[in-house]
Amino acid sequence: MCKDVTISEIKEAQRICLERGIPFFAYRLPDSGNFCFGAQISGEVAGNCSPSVFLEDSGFLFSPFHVANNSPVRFLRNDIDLSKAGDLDILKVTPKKNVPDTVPVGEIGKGIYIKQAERVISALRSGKIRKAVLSRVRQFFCDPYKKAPEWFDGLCETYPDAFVFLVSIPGETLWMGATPETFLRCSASCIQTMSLAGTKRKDDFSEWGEKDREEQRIVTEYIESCFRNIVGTEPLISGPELRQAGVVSHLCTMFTLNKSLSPGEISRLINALHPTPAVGGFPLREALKIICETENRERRYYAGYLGPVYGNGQFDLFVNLRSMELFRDRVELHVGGGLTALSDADSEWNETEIKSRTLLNLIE
Ligand SMILES: C=C(O[C@@H]1C=C(C(=O)O)C=C[C@H]1O)C(=O)O
Repeated sequence: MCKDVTISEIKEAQRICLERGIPFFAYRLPDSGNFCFGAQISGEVAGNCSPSVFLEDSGFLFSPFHVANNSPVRFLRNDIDLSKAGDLDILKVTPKKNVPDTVPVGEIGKGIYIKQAERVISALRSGKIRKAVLSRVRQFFCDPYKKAPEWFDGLCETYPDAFVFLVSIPGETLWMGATPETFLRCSASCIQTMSLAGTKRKDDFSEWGEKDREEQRIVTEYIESCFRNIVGTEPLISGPELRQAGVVSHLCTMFTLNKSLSPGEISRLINALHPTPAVGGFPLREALKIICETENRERRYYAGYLGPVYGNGQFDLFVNLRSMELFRDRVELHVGGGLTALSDADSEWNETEIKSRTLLNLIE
C-alpha cells in the first residue's frame, strides 16, 4: 500500500482533501523514510462494527477508546494512494462535499485536573485499584486546516521514531499525532507489542523511582497475561529499557512472538490488549469506572488505536497518544498519565504539561 511518495506530494494531497472534504489518511511508520497516503473517493467510510472485521482488508483502521455514537470504529479505503501520475488530478476533480463542522470538548484546566487527580489518588490509596490513567484536554486556538500539512511534515522531521499520522473523516473528526507506543504489529512471521509506561523529562538523568517502575510492571504483567491466556506461547520479552519519545523518556518492555497466529487468535489478542493499563488501568473494570466517572467526557479516539492494514492479515497498529483533534479554529490536545497510590497530583499535572509539548513545540 505504501508507495514511494514525496512529502511535497503528500502535503499537496492533504491540502486538496481537507479543502474538498475527502476522507484520507497519511502516515509515516517509526524509523522509516517512506510517507504513505490513502484517500477514499467514493462511498461512506466503513465502520460501526468490530475492528477485527477489517484486519484482512487493505486501508487504515481508526478505533476509538470506547465505541460510542460520536466515535465509532472507522476504516478508510485507499482508492487513491498517489502511486500513479494522475492521482492528484483525480483528487482535484473529486466533487467538493460540504460537511458540518465538528464540536470541541473544551479545555480542562489545572483547578479541575488537580481535583480529579486527588479523587483518583485517594481511590488508589484505598487499595481497590492499583493504577488508573487520568487525562485532560488542552486547547490551542489557531488555523488547523491551513497548517495541518506543515505540522505533519514537522512531526515527521522532529520525531523519526514515532508513528506520525493525520487522519480525516470529514464531518466526523480530524486527528493528528506522533505516538511512541505500538499497540500491535503483525507481519508474516512475527507479532510485536510493547509495554510503555513511566515518564520523566528527557533531560532528567536521575534513577527511575518506585512509582514509575510499578506503573511499568503493571502494564508488562498485563500484556504477559494476555499472551499466556490467548496464544499459550510465551513471547520473547526484553527490557524494561529507557525509550526516548521526543521531550520525555519512558520505560519500555518489548514483546516479540516469532510465530504467525490465526485471524481468530489475533482478534482475541487485540480485544484483550485494548485498553492496556498504559492508557486504562488495573484492574481494568474498576479503573475504567473511576476514569469514566472522573473525566466525565468521552475520550473519543484518544487512547484508542490506529494504523495501516495491508490486506494480507498484516498490519501496524499504534496507540493514539501525543495527539490532537483538529477543528476549524483550534486544536484540542489530549494528554494523560498513569496514577498510582504513590502519585502526587501536582507532579501528575506537570507530566501532562511536558507531554503536551510534543505537539505544542511545533504548533505554537
Ligand atoms: C497516557 C499517555 O501516555 C501513556 C502513559 C505513560 C505514563 O503514565 O507514564 C507513558 C506512556 C504512555 O503509555 C499520554 O501520552 O497521554
